[in-house]
Amino acid sequence: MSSVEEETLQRFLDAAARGDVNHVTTLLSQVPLIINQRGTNGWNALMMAARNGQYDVVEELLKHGCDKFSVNSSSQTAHDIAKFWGHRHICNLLGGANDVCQRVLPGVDQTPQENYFSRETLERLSEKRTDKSWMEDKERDPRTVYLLFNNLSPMVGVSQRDQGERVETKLCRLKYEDVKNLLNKPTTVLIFLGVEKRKNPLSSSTSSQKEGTSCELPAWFAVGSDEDAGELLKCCSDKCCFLKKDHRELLKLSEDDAGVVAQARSVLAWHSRYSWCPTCGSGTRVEEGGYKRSCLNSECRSQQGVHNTCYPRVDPVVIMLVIHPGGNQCLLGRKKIFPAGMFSCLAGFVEAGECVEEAVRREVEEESGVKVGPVHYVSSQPWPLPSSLMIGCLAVAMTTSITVDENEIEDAQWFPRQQVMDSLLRGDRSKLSLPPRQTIAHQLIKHWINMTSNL
Ligand SMILES: NC(=O)C1=CN([C@@H]2O[C@H](COP(=O)(O)OP(=O)(O)OC[C@H]3O[C@@H](n4cnc5c(N)ncnc54)[C@H](OP(=O)(O)O)[C@@H]3O)[C@@H](O)[C@H]2O)C=CC1
Ligand SMILES: [Mg+2]
Ligand SMILES: [Mg+2]
Ligand SMILES: [Mg+2]
Ligand SMILES: [Zn+2]
Repeated sequence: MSSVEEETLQRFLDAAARGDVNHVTTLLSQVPLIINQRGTNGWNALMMAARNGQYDVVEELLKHGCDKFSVNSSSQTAHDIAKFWGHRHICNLLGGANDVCQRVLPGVDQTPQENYFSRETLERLSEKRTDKSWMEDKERDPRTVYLLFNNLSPMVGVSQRDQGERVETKLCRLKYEDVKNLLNKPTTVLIFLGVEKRKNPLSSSTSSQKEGTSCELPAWFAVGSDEDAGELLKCCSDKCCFLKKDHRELLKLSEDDAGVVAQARSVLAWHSRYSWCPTCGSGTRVEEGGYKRSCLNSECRSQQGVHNTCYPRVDPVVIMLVIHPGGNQCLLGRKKIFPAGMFSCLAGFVEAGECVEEAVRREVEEESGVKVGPVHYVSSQPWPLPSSLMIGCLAVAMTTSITVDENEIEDAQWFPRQQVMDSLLRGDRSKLSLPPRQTIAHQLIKHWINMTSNL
């Protein structure tokens, strides 16, 4: 950035902070790209306005389409900042809470909570999965996007951004011509992911007719192959590779790409584990755009009644931040495999015939010996490793003494709120380090800190 550009950005951020709407609008008309740019402290104009309670500026920036999910170096959105500093009217504006929601669900926190892997950029169009001729047309359509996976790792291109400062991992978008030979191979699995979402989902039926129906929008497919990675890379002419197996690599994708990968990887992982019928052991046939495997044995019990083994499986996992009865400490644990100094929320698989609240109470008691009372659901996160659905909760402890189950975790401790805040907001990891912002564990901890900020 040149010094003139830097100076303009600084003037823009200052105007946002002091509530000078006219100056903000003028600079936006001269340099539209400035809207999401961040200053040396990592804050953009929306964050500056949110910090200083500048309602009109926030409204103006939203009108110009600023990115309200952008985060500063402490992983705070403008909404988090407004909430922390007690500007409730700005929280409502950023949260998009409208009168209808307030009236229908009074008292419910309307904060939009978007977790990594949760963004839906495609419309799944599940009703089209059984329409064979539509599906075949889409497969051959030159506008169709194919994502290639080798042993569950997506093919990505690595591009330099921000004058070489930041490296972005981006999914390779292939065309029919690139993958058509691969599609003919018997071991290839093809999954229909959906079609691109209409630009304006709320447009009236007349204008949507002008835009065409959803069925005409470009389709996306995932292609799974376990063939030699080097051979598969030849499908793409750009510089690309398959992501390394380490799950942290998946956290480097953009929010949009992560959402698509969550869907594709989970379904592909199911195919790789369910090649044979789990009921009778016969071979299976892939149907419904990759969303069903039917048994080839006509006598098989899976042909009658409800048989969930034919559809991709999802494992529910509860993940909870347990709060001390005093209200000012939370319970965090660490597994042996965590990096040194890192603690996270306790978590565990929901067992058969168990509700979410009981799963929270059982897992907390098993792993830490702490007894839990009330449990409150906060938000959820698809976790495609291989196919969990993380159900995020806050829970109130009824007892405080800790007995660690050493088979599952290495340590569990009560952490004072101030220490958690120092790590989360000030980046002080000397006493405690927390999981990255892409995990729902991080988001639950942040949620608690925001809830209990002294407003
Ligand atoms: N996004 C996030 O923020 C976080 C995500 N997670 C994810 O949540 C998941 C569960 O957390 P974790 O604490 O390990 O769970 P648990 O505390 O339930 O312990 C896991 C162990 O339970 C056994 N188990 C019971 N049911 C199942 C099942 N349906 N599938 C697999 N294993 C089962 C396995 O034992 P055995 O191997 O001996 O058979 C497994 O090693 C993990 O996959 C983890 O990646 C966890 C924390 C944070
Ligand atoms: Mg457990
Ligand atoms: Mg556990
Ligand atoms: Mg368990
Ligand atoms: Zn069968």
